[in-house]
Amino acid sequence: MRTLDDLDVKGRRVLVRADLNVPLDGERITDDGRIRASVPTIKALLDRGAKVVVCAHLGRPKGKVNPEYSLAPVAARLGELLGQDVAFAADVVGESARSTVEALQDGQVALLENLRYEPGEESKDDATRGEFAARLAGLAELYVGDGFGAVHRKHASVYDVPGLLPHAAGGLVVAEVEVLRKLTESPERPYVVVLGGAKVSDKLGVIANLLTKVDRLLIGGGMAYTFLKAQGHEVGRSLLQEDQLDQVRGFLDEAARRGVELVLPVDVLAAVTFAADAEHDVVEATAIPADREGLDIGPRTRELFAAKLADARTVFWNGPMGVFEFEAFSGGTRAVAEALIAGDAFTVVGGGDSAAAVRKLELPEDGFSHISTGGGASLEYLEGKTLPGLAALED
Ligand SMILES: Nc1ncnc2c1ncn2[C@@H]1O[C@H](COP(=O)(O)OP(=O)(O)OP(=O)(O)O)[C@@H](O)[C@H]1O
Ligand SMILES: O=C(O)[C@H](O)COP(=O)(O)O
Repeated sequence: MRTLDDLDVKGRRVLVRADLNVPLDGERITDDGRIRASVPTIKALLDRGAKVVVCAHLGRPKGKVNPEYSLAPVAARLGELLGQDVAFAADVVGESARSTVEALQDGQVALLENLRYEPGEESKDDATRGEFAARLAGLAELYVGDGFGAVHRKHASVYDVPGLLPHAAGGLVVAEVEVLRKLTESPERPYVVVLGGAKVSDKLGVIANLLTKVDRLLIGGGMAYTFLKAQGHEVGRSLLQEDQLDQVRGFLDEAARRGVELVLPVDVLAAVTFAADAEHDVVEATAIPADREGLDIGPRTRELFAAKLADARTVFWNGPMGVFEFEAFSGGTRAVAEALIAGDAFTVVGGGDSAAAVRKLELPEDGFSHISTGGGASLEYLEGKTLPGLAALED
């Protein structure tokens, strides 16, 4: 992959695809980790006299304008971190984007509105995506791919635009790939992957492949309930991917056949409702009451997971063990993080919310070997897949 050093950016308009998908509480950014991680590349381009046009997505507005997902608060925070104004375009490729970009002087930066307001960004139809990509590419002369967290998406801004403009990988993408490559080459064993979080349907798919690579797979968070249900247990109103139960039964069989230890929760915190102050009890993972939802792993599971991490030499962790945003349901996530910090394995934590959890729980970031900005992206990289956003940056 070409890097920033291979591009002559002075006086030129450079489109930077960043991952600025940060957690928000209304308009308040609750963790700015991904914005901070994007700053060095943007700053390097500005210092070299480029006119920088940043584009990114926020959440999943599904091709429609929805003010809840506006990047405006992100523009303000990016400006604070850069120490200079960030011009914010009120649309993605419309009149506002064009005039904002045209007004840029060398060393100035603009942020476009949420890419996912445009149906072309995520379209499965190549022509529709290509048409939007051409409009986006028309705003700039060069392209820099730096949104590591989104490189697994075959989206216009990630996959198609680099085909239309001279391009390079940004420093964040280069650094992330370098660390993750270590995990794919010859990980020291035992190699343990811990999976949790809420993007269950997305991430169940990676398990088939991971079973061929790891020694142990610990499953917590919203991911666990589809496994418990597949084993025939009641999971009440917990997060569940009904349509993937057969696939999950296949994973359970495959793990047994391969001798991969697949470790599931033995107890959970079952709440009456999804709320910070929800009434809840510790229940057996095999007997969640029908009117309850599991919002965290229970105390025996915390101990079990810590024991299964104690002798690990390599660990990749994606996805919180519970709804860590609510104090009462953050214990499982804290326990896994503390077990990783206590051990001496090579530890990589990946994902927007997983990294945010480490910071929210005030755990030392240097307790981990690497904190990646990509969750789904890292997992798919570890599977050994060709990721669209990386393939597009190769020559
Ligand atoms: N039992 C659960 N029920 C519902 N939500 C859960 C549960 N456990 C964890 N979560 C939620 O999972 C979310 C994070 O999941 P997600 O899969 O997005 O992880 P991530 O680290 O952000 O990875 P990525 O970068 O791929 O998005 C958190 O907001 C957390 O509240
Ligand atoms: O949060 C992430 O993992 C990335 O920003 C990608 O978001 P997505 O899962 O909505 O494509």
